[in-house]
Amino acid sequence: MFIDFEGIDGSGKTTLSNLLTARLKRMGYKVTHAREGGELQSPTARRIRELTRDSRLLEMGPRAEFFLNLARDAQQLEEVIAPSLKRGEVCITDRYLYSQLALTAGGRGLKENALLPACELASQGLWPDLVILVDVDPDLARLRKRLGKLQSGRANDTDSRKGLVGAGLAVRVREAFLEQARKDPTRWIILENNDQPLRMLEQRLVEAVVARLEGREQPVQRMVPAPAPPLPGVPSVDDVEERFFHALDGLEAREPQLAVWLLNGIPGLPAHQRRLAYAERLPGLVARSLTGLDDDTAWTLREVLAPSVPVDVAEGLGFVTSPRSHALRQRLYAQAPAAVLEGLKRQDSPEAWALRERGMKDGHLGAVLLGLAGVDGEESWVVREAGMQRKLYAEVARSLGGLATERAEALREVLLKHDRLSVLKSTTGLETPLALGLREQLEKGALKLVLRSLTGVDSPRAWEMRERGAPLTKEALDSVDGMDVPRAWRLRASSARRWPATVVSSMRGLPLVAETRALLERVLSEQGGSLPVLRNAYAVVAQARLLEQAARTVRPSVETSTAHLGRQEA
Ligand SMILES: Nc1ncnc2c1ncn2[C@@H]1O[C@H](COP(=O)(O)OP(=O)(O)OP(=O)(O)O)[C@@H](O)[C@H]1O
Ligand SMILES: Cc1cn([C@H]2C[C@H](O)[C@@H](COP(=O)(O)O)O2)c(=O)[nH]c1=O
Repeated sequence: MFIDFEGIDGSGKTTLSNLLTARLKRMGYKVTHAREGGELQSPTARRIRELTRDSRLLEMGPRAEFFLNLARDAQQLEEVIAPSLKRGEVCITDRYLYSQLALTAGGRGLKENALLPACELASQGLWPDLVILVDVDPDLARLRKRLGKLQSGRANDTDSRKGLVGAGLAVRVREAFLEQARKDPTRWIILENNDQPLRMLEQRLVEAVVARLEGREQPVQRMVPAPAPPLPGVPSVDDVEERFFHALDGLEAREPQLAVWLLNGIPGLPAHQRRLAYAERLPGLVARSLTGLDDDTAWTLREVLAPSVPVDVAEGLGFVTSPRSHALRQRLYAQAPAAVLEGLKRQDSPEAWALRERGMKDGHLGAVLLGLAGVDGEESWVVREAGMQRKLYAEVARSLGGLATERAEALREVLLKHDRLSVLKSTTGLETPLALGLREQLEKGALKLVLRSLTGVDSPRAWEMRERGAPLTKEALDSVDGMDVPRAWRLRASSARRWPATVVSSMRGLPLVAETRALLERVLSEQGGSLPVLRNAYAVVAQARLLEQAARTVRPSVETSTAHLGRQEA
């Protein structure tokens, strides 16, 4: 029997297909998993996969990509799947030709009918007996995937071609999978993976598969787990705090790591109470969740956690620049030099330079460069020169972040041939001639980065690009973070249905005036059942409350940064 797992990235295919394999083997079945532990068994298929993921190959068109993906599946079929089925085993795959149809038709927009004959050729007539579609909210899948990367030490992995397209691709691919399942209900089972513990899903899956293996009828196509009951009524700004923490506490029982991850950067007592409850069990995640917070409780927690998880504490400092942060960075340097040095962005103070000099002496030139973004003094150019001599092109490019000077532009020109994506990232917030040209060149292949590089840019060209990108992917909305101009509000309003969680998070840092409140109310009433929406809405409200509090207590002449406001609250 041939069983294939399909679903968007981060949906849980690898986890669940491996759990199923292990269970079936324990039950005495002979099983081959063609991608055991997430690794394709055929070396040829693995090489082809590397090619399709290579972020330098951004000009690869959808047809070339399709044929490469077909080649990968055809090779897996010949080398692994067909021989296993011939031996009479259960053969399990983690993606098959359905993925290529969903990506190329649903994701890239080619006509499915034109693709089918090529799929038939690649399949040699061998199609799965059972397809398990692991279906998940794309926002949740992305969060889980990012958390998984962090926990396996891959947080700094650079994006593959797939990652550069933007989050909208997953939404379109998911729709395409659901359509395939709808058209072929006897072959496809939908396993929803939004709010159930893995143990429970594994059990449902084993039962369904064993029923098939034993030739029993499959009663339903969609295995819908019973969701936890939400609070009654429609969510609103006034009860978003209660609803968010109700949903978060429900999640804590199943996925505590994700629950702590969702507290990232959220100020206020209820969030701190949860951090304290988890500080012993998940110290690293708790430390990271303090990103950007500058209140007394945050500092106490950092002090407590610093000896056991110094890297996470350093990462969780974000770009806080208060005197307390200098003192802590100096103490953390010995155990977490790279994280400390990378956290110095935009800091040109003597304390920051003292740390950088230590970093250079200790051989951390790459990390010093990464923490040099936004710094333009003569000393910074000496460091960049050293980076060029050592061929640290990506790091030098990132060190130019936010600089629009002629000198920075000239160095970007040199770096283009080495690493154009890092150069693109360094243009965030700028509208230099080089930034404009690069955005046009990369709009097709790296839409996510192009849109993010527009963050804060308020020019007609930037708005045209965002408006073109918004129907395709949510990063168009990321780029209006904190913007309070009419075109930003129009884009938010027209995208609220497609990208609700991102529309909401783009209002972070804005005061809770009539416009903010109205849009929050609208999204909450339409999509307030989604945890990412609730989380982002609460973050907006919690931060706006801090702003209001500060406006009441801080003298008008005092600068009101959000970091500063944290202290007022405490
Ligand atoms: N129900 C769940 N509860 C807790 N964690 C989950 C659940 N489902 C998936 N995860 C976690 O989500 C992350 C992504 O899962 P997994 O790698 O299995 O997805 P995938 O579909 O194979 O992704 P990709 O196609 O990108 O490889 C993993 O860290 C996994 O542990
Ligand atoms: C480049 C690219 C690929 N995909 C699809 C194509 C394949 O079906 C899978 C490969 O994923 P895996 O990491 O090997 O499981 O993903 C895509 O969806 N988007 C892309 O840009």
